[in-house]
Amino acid sequence: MARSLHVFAPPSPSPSPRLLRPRLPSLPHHRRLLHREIFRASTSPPPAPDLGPAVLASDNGISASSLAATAAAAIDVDAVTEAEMKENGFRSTRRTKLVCTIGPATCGAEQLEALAVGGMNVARLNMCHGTHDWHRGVIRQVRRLNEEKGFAVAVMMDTEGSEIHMGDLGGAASAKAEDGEIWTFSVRALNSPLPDRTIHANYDGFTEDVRVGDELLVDGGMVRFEVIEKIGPDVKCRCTDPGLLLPRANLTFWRDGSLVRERNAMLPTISSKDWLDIDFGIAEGVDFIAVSFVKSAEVINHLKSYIAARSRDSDIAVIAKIESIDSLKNLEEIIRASDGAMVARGDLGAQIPLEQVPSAQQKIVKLCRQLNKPVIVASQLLESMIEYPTPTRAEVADVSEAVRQRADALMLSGESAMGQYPDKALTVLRSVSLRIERWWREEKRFEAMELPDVASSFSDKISEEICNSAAKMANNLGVDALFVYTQTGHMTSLLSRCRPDCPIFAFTTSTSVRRRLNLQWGLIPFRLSFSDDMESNLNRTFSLLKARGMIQSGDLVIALSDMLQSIQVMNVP
Ligand SMILES: Nc1ncnc2c1ncn2[C@@H]1O[C@H](COP(=O)(O)OP(=O)(O)OP(=O)(O)O)[C@@H](O)[C@H]1O
Ligand SMILES: CC(=O)C(=O)O
Ligand SMILES: [K+]
Ligand SMILES: [Mg+2]
Repeated sequence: MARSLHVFAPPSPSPSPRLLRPRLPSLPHHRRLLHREIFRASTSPPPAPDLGPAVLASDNGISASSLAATAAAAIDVDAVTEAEMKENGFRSTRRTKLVCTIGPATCGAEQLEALAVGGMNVARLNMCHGTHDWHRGVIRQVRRLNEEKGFAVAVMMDTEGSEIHMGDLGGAASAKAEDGEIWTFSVRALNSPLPDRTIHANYDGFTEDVRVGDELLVDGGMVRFEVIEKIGPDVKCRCTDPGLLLPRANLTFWRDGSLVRERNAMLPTISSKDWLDIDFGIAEGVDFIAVSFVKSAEVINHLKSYIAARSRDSDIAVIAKIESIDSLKNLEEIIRASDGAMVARGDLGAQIPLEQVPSAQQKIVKLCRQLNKPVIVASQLLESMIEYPTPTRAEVADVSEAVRQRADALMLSGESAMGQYPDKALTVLRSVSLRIERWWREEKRFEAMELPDVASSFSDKISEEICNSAAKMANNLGVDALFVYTQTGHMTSLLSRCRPDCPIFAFTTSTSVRRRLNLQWGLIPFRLSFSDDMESNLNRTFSLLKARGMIQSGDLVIALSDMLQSIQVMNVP
């Protein structure tokens, strides 16, 4: 069937039979513009506003170090966001944030840069794959691009967890299992090359846990086997649903229509290998650690105190991945304990019936927002784009639904890690987000969700009331932007939680807080040094932003401050 979708970037030439589909127009103009703007933003200093002692240098004869000092003393904003703001006006900046899993298709400097230019806010590294050297290379490359090109891409490490999975197929990229074939799943340490039709299972208790007659699902059902015989460390299985086996694919087994949770349910959430990975992540200064297969709040609390002890002033945020039956059971306490959550639909769909995944997603997204935690919707958003340059209608509808639910972020998995069209997949997420968000503005569809109190102190309660009121005022008055000055980022997330109808300019003194705010809905994070004199902060910010063409005289702004717990409504002078 021919597929086409006109809003997206064009497919690259390919000999596939799908070429019957109509050709799309060439590279959209805005994409080229974006490149040019970024080039400018990253290679020349911003026009110097007539403000502050460090911005007096003239255009000629400035040394690189004084330029850097100028930028540091002035204001830092992600070069991509700045370019988007200049191009489309800041009112239509994208509210939904984008996470890309980095893998062999995207680990090079050029590919990472292309993703950053395409709107990647967070780069995710899955510790199920790759060596520490490989991950270190990617993290450092991302940091280098941030410094050299003015991006603000944050890094998320995702733990392997104690899931049961297959080995790496002895180096083969994949293996085909045909209907009726007999395969052996073994807990033996196998040497490569592996014997024919033999797969290693990483969990020692595997052979004891499974029973003859059980159904074995690879990757939640991409391939199915029936257990026919157990012989010592080997389990013989007959393939009942043929398909492609991929290295380290996830394994679950089912009995009488439900997931079997024997001793594998007792496996630790954070394995000894995960602790080594976490030490590595702390040492490399990742911004987020996403914990796979969380079962209870306890493990989140444990990890958070470990991080606090290991790195005193660390800003590493802990994200709970909701992908198991236990995590659904203990959902509220897990989310309360975490700094955010991920709806990890891949494994979730292997643990609960598929038709329950959408309602679970909706419930998790809503609860996270109520509890003031950012939430990522992940897995198979654009699965077909691993192979094809355009998405299916169903995928576009799924992405739209996640945006419509006002999730903080959308994530690419295999599409960006090992797919053929990582940039195009990212473009689809970006275009669909922008389209739905524009539709809200056109239709004046404000979100008035009942938001429960989350404050734990009277001071927090004041901040919360200020944010709720400010968001409501912003919608009712039709203001152009909310400005929030924050040390910790707390008040910015309270504001983001209200999902107001205008962008939120978040000013923070800390580079790491700025990167972390990248995951939250509607926030445009800036790094800026400021004092507790709001009058002077505002004047300074207005001049800096005006000089860079990001706001104009007359724009209506509501300004909030964390430190002063203040709220002001004013026109940009
Ligand atoms: N660092 C990497 N090296 C090689 N391949 C990778 C890497 N990261 C991801 N991939 C490939 O991309 C696919 C999808 O990646 P992703 O990390 O989203 O897997 P997942 O199975 O959805 O996540 P999880 O393992 O956390 O459940 C993987 O199955 C793997 O083939
Ligand atoms: C992202 C992930 O871990 C999952 O979907 O299973
Ligand atoms: K993982
Ligand atoms: Mg998973």
